[in-house]
Amino acid sequence: MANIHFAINNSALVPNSKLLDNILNGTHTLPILRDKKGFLFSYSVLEKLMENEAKHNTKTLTNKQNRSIRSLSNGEQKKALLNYAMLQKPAFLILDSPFESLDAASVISLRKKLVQLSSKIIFVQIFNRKEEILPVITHILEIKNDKITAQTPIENYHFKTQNFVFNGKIPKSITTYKNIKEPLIAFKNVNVFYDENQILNNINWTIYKNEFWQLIGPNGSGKSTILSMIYGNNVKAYEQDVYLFGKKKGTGESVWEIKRKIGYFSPNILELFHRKQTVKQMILSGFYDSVGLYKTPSTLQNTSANEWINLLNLNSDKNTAVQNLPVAKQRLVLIARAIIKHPPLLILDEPLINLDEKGTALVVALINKIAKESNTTVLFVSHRVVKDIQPDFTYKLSPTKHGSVGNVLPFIV
Ligand SMILES: Nc1ncnc2c1ncn2[C@@H]1O[C@H](COP(=O)(O)OP(=O)(O)OP(=O)(O)O)[C@@H](O)[C@H]1O
Repeated sequence: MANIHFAINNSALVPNSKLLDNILNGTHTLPILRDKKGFLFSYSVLEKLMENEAKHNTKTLTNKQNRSIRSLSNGEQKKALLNYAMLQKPAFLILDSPFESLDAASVISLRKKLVQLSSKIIFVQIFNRKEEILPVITHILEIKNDKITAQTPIENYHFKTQNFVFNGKIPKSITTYKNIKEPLIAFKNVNVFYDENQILNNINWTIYKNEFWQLIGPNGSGKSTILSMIYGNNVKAYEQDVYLFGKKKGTGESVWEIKRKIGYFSPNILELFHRKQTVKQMILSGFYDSVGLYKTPSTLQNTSANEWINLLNLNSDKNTAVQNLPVAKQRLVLIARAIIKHPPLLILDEPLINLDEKGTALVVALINKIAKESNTTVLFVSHRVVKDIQPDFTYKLSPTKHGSVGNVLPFIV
């Protein structure tokens, strides 16, 4: 007999929701899962297992392989977690955004595996976008105040489609950058190896002022490696012809000087902030590139932060801790933090991960707006094609046996 399977819209969950814990420990109103053993298939569980592996030098998830779980691609990590989960013989699996950060090929492979398992186990899938929902899902769980209030057969569930526009212009720059040399970034015949594995194969890529680029490539194709050569301290950059703001990396400018000219966003950035920051403090900290606000901002800086808050419709959240906001609003705030100084280069590393359709529409609208209305060069990085993003160019990484090759596509893919 076909199983019943459930899905929950991630946007129905409150910040710091306890719902998934409660489903696991039996504090819920779903009779079919009562007194049954569950397993949480989530990024946070994967992260904990990886930490334990690293700490105790064990191989819980990859006991048949020699490689540590950290060195595997996102797709391989999720497969390993699924195998591990099934060994625990649970009666149900909570799949918390299982396809997030996976490229198309890894999504297909994981979907197939889950569909195969669906006759043996009950799923509770947390989804962000309608197209992620597994074909075997039969009911959507309605949530109110962190509790399950109803089960709607999926054919009766009303999915909302979203479009969004921010009213008003983005606030003007109050920071000046002198003598920014072009090209902003140049990779010349760049080859990167980790041990004997070639990761990047002869990368040639030049980025100029005021361009809007999308960097796209499947899991493990080398996107993070490229970003770490630009923004981070990846030693591979010093061995290669990588030029930032007209200078060869490693010949003069310190990492700090380079970072001053770059605004950076990654979904993980919030984890660096150990103390709670209000929306306004967080946006203002972008002027100082600091993790927290330790200086008294000028009147001009205060005005600029207020203008961003206004544009993003966050007035009523101004004094709320960013950590307590829904994830889409957190993204808006962190992107505003990264752009507030109007740096020559803005790097947005996977800003759409874990967002539902409404959240995606909000963040996409903001990114397109920044690219259009500012003189900042935008580098948007994504493992999947995002249909509404409007870059001028796409740099696509395609894996081969000898590392990824790169191609410039002069159109949206
Ligand atoms: N420090 C390292 N040591 C060994 N291998 C590494 C190291 N860093 C990255 N790799 C390998 O390099 C390849 C490219 O990884 P990278 O993280 O740059 O890809 P990505 O495109 O960002 O992937 P994802 O979309 O999964 O984040 C992967 O096969 C990865 O396992």
